[in-house]
Amino acid sequence: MAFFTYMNLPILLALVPFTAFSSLVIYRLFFHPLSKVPGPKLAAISRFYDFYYDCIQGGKFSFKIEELHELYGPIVRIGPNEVHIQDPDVFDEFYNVTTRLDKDPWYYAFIASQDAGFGTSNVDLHRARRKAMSRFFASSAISNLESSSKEKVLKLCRRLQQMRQEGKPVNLSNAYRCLAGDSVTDYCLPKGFDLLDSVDFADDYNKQARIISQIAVWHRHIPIIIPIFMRMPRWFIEKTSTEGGVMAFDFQTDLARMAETVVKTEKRSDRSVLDGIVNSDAIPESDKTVERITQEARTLVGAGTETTGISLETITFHVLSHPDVLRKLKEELAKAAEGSKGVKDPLTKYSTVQRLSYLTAVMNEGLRLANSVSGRLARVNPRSATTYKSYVLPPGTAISMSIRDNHLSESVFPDALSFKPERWLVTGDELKHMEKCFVPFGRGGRSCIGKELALMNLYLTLASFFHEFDAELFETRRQDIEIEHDFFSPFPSPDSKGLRIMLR
Ligand code: HEM
Repeated sequence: MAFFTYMNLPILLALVPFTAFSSLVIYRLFFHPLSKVPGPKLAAISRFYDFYYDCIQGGKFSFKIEELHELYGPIVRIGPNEVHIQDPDVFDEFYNVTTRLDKDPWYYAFIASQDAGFGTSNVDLHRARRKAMSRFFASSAISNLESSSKEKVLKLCRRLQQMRQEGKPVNLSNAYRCLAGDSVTDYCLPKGFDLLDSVDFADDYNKQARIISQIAVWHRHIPIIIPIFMRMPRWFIEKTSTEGGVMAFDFQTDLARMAETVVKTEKRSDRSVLDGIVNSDAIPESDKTVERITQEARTLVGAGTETTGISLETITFHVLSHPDVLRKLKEELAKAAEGSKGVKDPLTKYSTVQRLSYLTAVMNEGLRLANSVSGRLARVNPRSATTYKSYVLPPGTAISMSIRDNHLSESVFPDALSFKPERWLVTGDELKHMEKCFVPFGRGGRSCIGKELALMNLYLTLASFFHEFDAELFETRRQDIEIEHDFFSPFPSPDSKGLRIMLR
């Protein structure tokens, strides 16, 4: 008998993981509290479903989720412990200041900055970390930044005027990212990047955003990728990686160096957001380490650059593709400039351009289509159960919604894929319903802290650009600026050369 058992030991040992795995599969499919939520069985069993679409296919899970909603309805189980809801009317129920949801730590691990304000999961810890920098992003602080924004917009215009004389096409995607990058780095870091000064509008630098974002999606599933990448010697990266990979590495190293300077400086100023965070009483000393401040730097620069760049490029593309819209916008801008006769650069005055109703409609419509945050906003309520329709989602369930779903909803925005600024020129309930579902900056306690800065940059840049220049698209199609891959930020096909224009 003992001999029989001994001979079968390897088989028995092999059976242990098999039995454990089968039990887990059976549990997740039939006994898990989410087992009644519709969705594909493979997604209910394992995160590999998500991994396949996001890593192997390259940022395609968001589109798969959209397909699943068409098949299963407004709520779908997209992971063993995660549901996705597509229902613009309930967005506010999940994303507000009172429900106190945490960010799902598994999902947000992609930024490798779970101690930055952006990446902090716990709602209370996040509140303190956000408070440490919120005074820098309040409306009053942003109005003090107006002259600095104006200076950057004028610098962009000067560069564009030179290029107009040369008669060469301009890569406006890069130019806009330089403007956005300079605005964020100048304000948040001890020293700005001065990207607008670079000869080719920092073409290589801008490419690294895509590489970092793609690596980040892998990091979510295999959370050692970014630390390994950052611990490698530079020569090794140079030998094994693309130019963009080396730039991504250098960029992260620079941010860490700046954070170290801020933390270790004895007589610190209060000029930059990073300095302000370290000076703040809202957080304990343990939150003022070089590592955590590096994470704040990384997320602030990451969150503020691509988003603003994508929004500017989307709005400009659509305006240039719609001659009627272009004409009306130019008329409104010319009238505003005429009305401020005697004022130098009148369209760089925020209070003037902010009031322009057609420009505002154009911006809303562009932000609706840009969906600069394309990833799902995954939240968890660890404290209590959540109800959606007839489903009770137990505490700890990851619940996510996507801004894209709100903005492309046909019931809220008929003919949703078309660019129609006029849809915003209505009043009453129709406008109220659109505004309720229009969430480019998210909503609630985790909404965009940089919203006011972003809006000021959008208004000033678009007003100056469209007033000053006559431009036409150069070899740019809609797919060159539109999402094909979701790496939390939207990216077009890798072949895209971005938004290119000829200036007249
Ligand atoms: C048009 C431009 C922008 C758009 C559309 C945008 C959109 C968003 C959205 C949707 C979120 C919520 C993300 C989530 O729930 O995971 C967010 C968060 C955030 N954004 Fe922005 N953003 C823009 C510009 C900026 C700028 C200029 C900054 C400034 C540095 C910034 C800094 C942040 C930060 C730090 C967070 C995290 C806030 C927190 O969790 O407390 N963003 N943004």
